[in-house]
Amino acid sequence: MIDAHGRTIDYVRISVTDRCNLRCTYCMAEDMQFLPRRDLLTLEEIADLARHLVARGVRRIRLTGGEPLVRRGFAGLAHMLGSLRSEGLGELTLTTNGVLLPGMAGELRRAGIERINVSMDTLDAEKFAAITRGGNVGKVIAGIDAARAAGMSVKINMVAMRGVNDGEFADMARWCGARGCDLSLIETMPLGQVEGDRADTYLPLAAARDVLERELTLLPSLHRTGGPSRYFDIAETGARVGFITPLSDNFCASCNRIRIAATGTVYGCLGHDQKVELRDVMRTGTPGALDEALDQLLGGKPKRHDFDIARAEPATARHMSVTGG
Ligand SMILES: Nc1nc2c(ncn2[C@@H]2O[C@H](COP(=O)(O)OP(=O)(O)OP(=O)(O)O)[C@@H](O)[C@H]2O)c(=O)[nH]1
Ligand SMILES: C[S@@+](CC[C@H](N)C(=O)[O-])C[C@H]1O[C@@H](n2cnc3c(N)ncnc32)[C@H](O)[C@@H]1O
Ligand code: SF4
Ligand code: SF4
Repeated sequence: MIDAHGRTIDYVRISVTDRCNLRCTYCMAEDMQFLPRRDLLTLEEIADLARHLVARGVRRIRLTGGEPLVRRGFAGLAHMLGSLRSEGLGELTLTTNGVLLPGMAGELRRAGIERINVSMDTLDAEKFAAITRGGNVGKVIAGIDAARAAGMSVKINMVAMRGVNDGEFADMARWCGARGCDLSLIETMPLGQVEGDRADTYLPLAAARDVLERELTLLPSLHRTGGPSRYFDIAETGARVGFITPLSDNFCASCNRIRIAATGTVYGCLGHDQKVELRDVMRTGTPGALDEALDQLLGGKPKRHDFDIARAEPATARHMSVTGG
């Protein structure tokens, strides 16, 4: 699939639910209106859509949410998607808050998920509870350990927040290194209305890199995933740190992805509302109609986001939890 700007789209992020067992302050408002279950694609429909996309050249699928592991039957979906490797899928990955991994990691690894990203913004139990509005960091750590024990590669996602976790970057990098995990630092993006002003905690990652380099040696790395992180090897730990810089160093020129919400709405860009509804097309249309809908999306895919952290209004009213990042 090629978009209107000549970019090859071979990476699809699929959100399987907008619900979550945490309420991170930068992602969700305290009170969220979740979708009624009847509006969701069934797991079989998600698998059918994924098969169609693989036939159209998609090589990477990332499962996300909300919290993907709270969707009933998730492991079964992972098995259905894992089997698409024989049809050309290169990689099936997962982004999760990790809380439910202890009971599921082994099954997910058997389904073919070899690499996961687990979100953990701090190692401090009190701070974690505050950021997630009630989460228990011990459960996340148990989830990370379960994933490592099941043989998965784990990368930790840490949203960098000034005045919140900016004193912990080096400690987190060392903690990750000791567990054989990479780390991605992420700039806060203005999506969806939340309590408080994201501009107050926004931290451009050049500042985070400076802080890290006071204690650790960062060596430029050629390592790349399908995602936007730019990596450095950390000489002292043997693991990597990546920087995801949508605001301070835009990476849209190399965009390779689209995202599907749990309802079957497909979005051309994380930062825009441009979308096409696939659910009814799948239920009542022909495969040709599905291709037409996808082509319409690709034809209108925005060139780039226009996030502006200083603006009071977010770039879109849609919360990050609708598309899963
Ligand atoms: N602006 C923007 N941010 C993205 C995009 N893809 C992922 N992100 C952000 O990157 C952060 C990490 O997302 P993950 O779900 O862990 O995925 P990833 O880091 O791209 O995944 P890999 O590189 O495959 O490990 C989240 O905050 C996402 O919102 C994108 O296309 N545009
Ligand atoms: C929306 S979550 C969905 C998957 C899962 N619940 C998790 O937290 O990993 C995906 C990623 O988006 C990140 N995220 C959420 N809101 C964000 C925001 N406003 N800006 C930047 N990243 C955000 C999270 O930290 C997480 O790493
Ligand atoms: S970032 Fe993930 S864990 Fe946190 S509220 Fe959003 S969906 Fe839930
Ligand atoms: S912000 Fe939009 S155009 Fe830019 S990389 Fe993300 S999805 Fe692609």
